[in-house]
Amino acid sequence: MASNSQLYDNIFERIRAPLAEAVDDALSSLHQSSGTPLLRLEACLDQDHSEATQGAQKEAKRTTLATIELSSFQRRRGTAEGGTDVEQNHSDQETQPQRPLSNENRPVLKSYRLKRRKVVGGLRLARSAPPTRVASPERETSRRLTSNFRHFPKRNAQTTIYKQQMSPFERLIVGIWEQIHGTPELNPSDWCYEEQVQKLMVEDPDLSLSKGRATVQAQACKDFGWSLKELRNKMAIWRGYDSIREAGGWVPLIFAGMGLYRFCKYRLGFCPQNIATLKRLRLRFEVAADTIHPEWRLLLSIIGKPTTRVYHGHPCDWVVSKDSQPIPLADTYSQWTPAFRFEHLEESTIDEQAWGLIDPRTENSHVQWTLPRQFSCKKCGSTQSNDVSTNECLCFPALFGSGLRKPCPVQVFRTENGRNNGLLACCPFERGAAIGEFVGVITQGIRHLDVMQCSGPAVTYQIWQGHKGNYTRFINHSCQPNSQYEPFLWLGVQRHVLVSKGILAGDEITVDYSDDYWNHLDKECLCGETSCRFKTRNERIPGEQGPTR
Ligand SMILES: C[S@@+](CC[C@H](N)C(=O)[O-])C[C@H]1O[C@@H](n2cnc3c(N)ncnc32)[C@H](O)[C@@H]1O
Repeated sequence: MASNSQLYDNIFERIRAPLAEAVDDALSSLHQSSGTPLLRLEACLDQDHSEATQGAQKEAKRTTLATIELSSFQRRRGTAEGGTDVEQNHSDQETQPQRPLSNENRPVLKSYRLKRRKVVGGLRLARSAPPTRVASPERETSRRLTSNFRHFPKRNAQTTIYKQQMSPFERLIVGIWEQIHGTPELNPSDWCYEEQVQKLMVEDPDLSLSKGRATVQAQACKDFGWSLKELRNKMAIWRGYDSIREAGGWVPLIFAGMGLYRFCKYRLGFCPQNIATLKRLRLRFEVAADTIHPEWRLLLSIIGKPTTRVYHGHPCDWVVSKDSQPIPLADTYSQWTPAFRFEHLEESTIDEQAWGLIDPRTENSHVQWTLPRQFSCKKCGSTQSNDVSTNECLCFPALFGSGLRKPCPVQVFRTENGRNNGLLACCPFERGAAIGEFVGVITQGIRHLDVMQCSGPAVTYQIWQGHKGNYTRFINHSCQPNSQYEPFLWLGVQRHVLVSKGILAGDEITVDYSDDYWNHLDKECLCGETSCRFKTRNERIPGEQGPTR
């Protein structure tokens, strides 16, 4: 029913203007005293366009739709412009005497032509007059049934707006319904693509596989009522989604950005190498999704898939690797520390045994400030504040002054050359971007353990990450590092910010631990750089300082 009324609305819309013009012109050429002008609307359904049969078809299908007295139309138009619904005055038509259309009436029709969009309702077909009043010879003799033209739902001038008001999801659903009702029957059970191709190739052994496929695709388009482009787009999207899920699991489909549809539709980068990369990333995606968005798997219940979370805890509680399953962080230290535990910190904590209530990172750590203080950045000179609305310092917006901090896109991974764990970049970090802050326990007096030695604004102190800290704890040394630590004062407190020198997604994040670090260590550097400064440790003369930069 809905599609019929749409069809009628469309037909009505298309004939409105030409009809108005034709009537207008005809009335202009009519003599004043020619009596009551009647407008008879006829239509014919032409099933066959061939010239030979056209005349006959028209005769056979001709239908009288309505007969309209134009004098009554003129009378009702006046009312409509006065603001009353035209249809409400329909009863007048039968009681009032019919008047010939005078010249003074005609400009109203002209004005319709010029301003037809403004006139409410425009030229409407009047409810057809009772057959006794305006006799149609054909109707009397032929007794043909006609469709109930009078009871069309009125055309809604807002049809297009209604469409625009639909949400994308509503449009998707309506589109699906339209397709279901609009396309010819799909019977894939009788239609097996590869079978059809094989059949064709058996019939014609000279036919190449690609030609066979093209022929079957063309046939499919005909059967299913799609254009070749439509079919190819659909095939690409189906195949694309399927390949991504098969290689990368559900996470890429659920967390994919807007590019997924385009990626599948245009088959951007669907090569075996990329599919292999997706396969390798599968479990890494799951670790991140499970630990950052613990509820994500519940979405899978919609499609009846298991929803049990696999990876619990903090994102850095799991060590990922290229070819094997993620392993719990603690297991990767058990050979040195059997009950290894690592506490993940957002902010450094002060070791009170070492510093009491003093924060050695501040300028005047022993001064008790009672009044609120204003801080300006030593790098850019702008006002610093934790309040987003008043902060002006944008030196490291991902870490300071921007309000909400997002989880850093990094993962702890298992190195393959004996350095135990390392830190991987999941996304690129452009040169100058902050990766994170070196967070740990603010202490002093640590010896023989990996520790950051800091020169604060007033005193020296140490930051130790052995059992407490953040992801920077897992960053290895390289003699050609792709990041470096920079001291930065935020609200008068010294921080050590890890700044990228330009890092690609998938790169290991490295820093230079400094010559001082290596010179006090009897260890070989395994950074693997050709310019490595500390790889031949045992050839060095005892007491000699390592090469300096
Ligand atoms: C701050 S931790 C870095 C994370 C460490 N790989 C882990 O698994 O915990 C520093 C330790 O990593 C190892 N390391 C880091 N960089 C190295 C390198 N270039 N060569 C050899 N060992 C390295 C050393 O054992 C060093 O004591």
